[in-house]
Amino acid sequence: DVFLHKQCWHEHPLSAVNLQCSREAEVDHIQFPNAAVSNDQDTNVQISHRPWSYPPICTDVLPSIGSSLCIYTDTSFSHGRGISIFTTPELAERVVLLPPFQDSEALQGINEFTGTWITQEIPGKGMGMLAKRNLVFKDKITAYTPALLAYLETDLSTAEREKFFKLAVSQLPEATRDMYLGLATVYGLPEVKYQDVVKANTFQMEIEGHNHLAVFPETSRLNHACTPNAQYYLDPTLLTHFVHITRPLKKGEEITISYTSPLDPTHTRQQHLEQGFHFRCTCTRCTNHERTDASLKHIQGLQSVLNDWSPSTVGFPGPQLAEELLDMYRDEGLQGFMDVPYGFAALAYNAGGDDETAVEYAKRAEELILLKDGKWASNLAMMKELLRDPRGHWSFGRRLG
Ligand SMILES: C[S@@+](CC[C@H](N)C(=O)[O-])C[C@H]1O[C@@H](n2cnc3c(N)ncnc32)[C@H](O)[C@@H]1O
Repeated sequence: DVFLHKQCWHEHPLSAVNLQCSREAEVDHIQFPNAAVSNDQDTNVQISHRPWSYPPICTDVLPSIGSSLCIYTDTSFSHGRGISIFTTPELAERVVLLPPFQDSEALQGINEFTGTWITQEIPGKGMGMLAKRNLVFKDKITAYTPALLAYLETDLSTAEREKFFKLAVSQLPEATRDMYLGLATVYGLPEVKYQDVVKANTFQMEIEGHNHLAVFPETSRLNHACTPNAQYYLDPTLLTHFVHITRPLKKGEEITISYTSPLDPTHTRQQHLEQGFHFRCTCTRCTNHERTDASLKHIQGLQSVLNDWSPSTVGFPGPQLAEELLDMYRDEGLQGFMDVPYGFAALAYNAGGDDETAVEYAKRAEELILLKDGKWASNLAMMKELLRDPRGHWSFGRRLG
């Protein structure tokens, strides 16, 4: 079932921190370059350099991790933007080997204003991000590194975690610290302010298989829509969160992402938004929930039919059903998730022996996967395989009688 949307939501069991997470495809692919390293005699670990501006302050050893967590702040990171990382000493040594710490060119075009957006108060939503000019498919909106990156643990008490988050943020350069402190909160309780900002604004970034919470201050102004016009992915090697446009929009229109899977039934979407972010979504998809949920059921039905490759589907009108699926995604305002129906269309056309149309759809699927899941996505490898040799692909002519 390779094309079906991946669940992208986790809940933090203890501190009521909800994660607007990266998708499976974006994580567990972190790769560390083979940087030249020297042996540090004192700690007996491999260290290339220590960029940390402050001596790390650490917790006790946390039982579930088997390590302490320490605050590593680099105030000169990315031309003085700074970054604070609350993680294990072992992971900190690995993070330092990543390109943003090693190569002055690695963050070119990142942490720079793209000129595509402005922020403004939006009635009923707090601040939001609006298009500064007309925008089209693939326009880059934001590309930023986090101000705070914190290991996702459940050992610390809320009060202890707050102390460490506060210290991590207070060590950042003033401009970055002020941006963090100006972000939206969910509870509005001063005693848990630093975690409250995390709750309202976090994404999940995986570092060597370990989940970390990441707060990207500029990107945080993007509000939610169940018909989003932008998509995001995280690049763990660049420690960067990217947002691109997936549907054209006019100057002044609000740029939105989805905080929850827009392919989930309305009740599930609303539950996530209410529990995670304490707001009730009043978009037309949520308001017309009966129509929306019927469409979603129909989408699921079409997808499972198209995903049936048993011999009984020979002679089956795959392309026609794939076109119907594409129309349904468009009607639902889910252009940013159309890599799925494009992928089905590519396979359906190829199965009917029309490799030219199959290639067209595979290219569109590929473009969207890159905006939505990044270059690590397994669906991308599948589309590339089809594009390399459509006629040699397993799907070619598969449903011809
Ligand atoms: C990541 S922040 C988005 C930016 C935020 N509006 C601000 O003022 O900084 C998430 C918070 O924005 C608000 N929000 C986001 N999308 C919304 C929507 N569609 N309707 C109402 N409030 C929304 C909620 O309060 C949510 O907890």
